[in-house]
Amino acid sequence: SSHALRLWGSGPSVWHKNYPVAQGNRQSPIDIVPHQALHDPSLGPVVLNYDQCTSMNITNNGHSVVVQFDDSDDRSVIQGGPLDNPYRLKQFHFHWGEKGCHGSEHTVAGNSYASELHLVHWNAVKYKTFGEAATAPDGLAVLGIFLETGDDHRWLHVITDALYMVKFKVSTTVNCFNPKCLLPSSLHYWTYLGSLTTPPLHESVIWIVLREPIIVSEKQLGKFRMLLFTGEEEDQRIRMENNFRPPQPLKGRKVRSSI
Ligand SMILES: NS(=O)(=O)c1cc(F)ccc1F
Ligand SMILES: [Zn+2]
Repeated sequence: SSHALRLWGSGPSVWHKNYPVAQGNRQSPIDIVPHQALHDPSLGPVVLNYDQCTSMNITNNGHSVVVQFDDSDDRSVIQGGPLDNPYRLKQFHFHWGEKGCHGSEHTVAGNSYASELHLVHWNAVKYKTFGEAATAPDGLAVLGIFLETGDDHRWLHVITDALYMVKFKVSTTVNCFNPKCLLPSSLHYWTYLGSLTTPPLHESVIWIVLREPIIVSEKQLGKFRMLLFTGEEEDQRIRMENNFRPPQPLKGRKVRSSI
């Protein structure tokens, strides 16, 4: 929408003009340096209890493709790890580049992955709505999963085969998609306090980034790149790619590892 484009301007380097928190002390993403992460033995495993049928629709919202969930109860939650409460699954979405060598938001020792999946959850124990949680320091928990190119991912097809239906900024139904099928085999993670990576950049996210990437094919990734930022009615056809924010200053934060 032109409103968002005006506020978001020409990208991350100008966001601070409309969103001064962009230069805050807990901004995301960051570069994760494994050897500098603190192994914290008190960090338990992350537990994902996702119900089979809470997915609702897939939407091209003009800056990513988002699968929304019914978050009216605690059927699909993440808990454990660094979290004091269960956090309700609200949506998941992706960030990607125009080529395989860039696209993830977090980097690991300076290395980018081709894409990054974000599973967004909110603290429905302490806050009444997602909107309220999104402005609270412990309001959101986002599980980040890196995507690396290689063989076909058999379950990601459910999403990538639906993308042609949301080429423009529209929405279509997706029923009974359980994102548990998008997890890697190991749930070892890094965790730190950060923010949303797109405006309004609220500093409300407990980040849990999995160390092990999932493998998807170049063909599957290519289907993300044919999405458009623009709507069908607009004459320009701007391909949706490079929708990732670069790493932000750590500002003294500690990254802990479960590993
Ligand atoms: N990329 S993100 O997971 O930090 C994110 C999640 C939201 F729900 C809204 C905005 C965001 F930027
Ligand atoms: Zn994201």
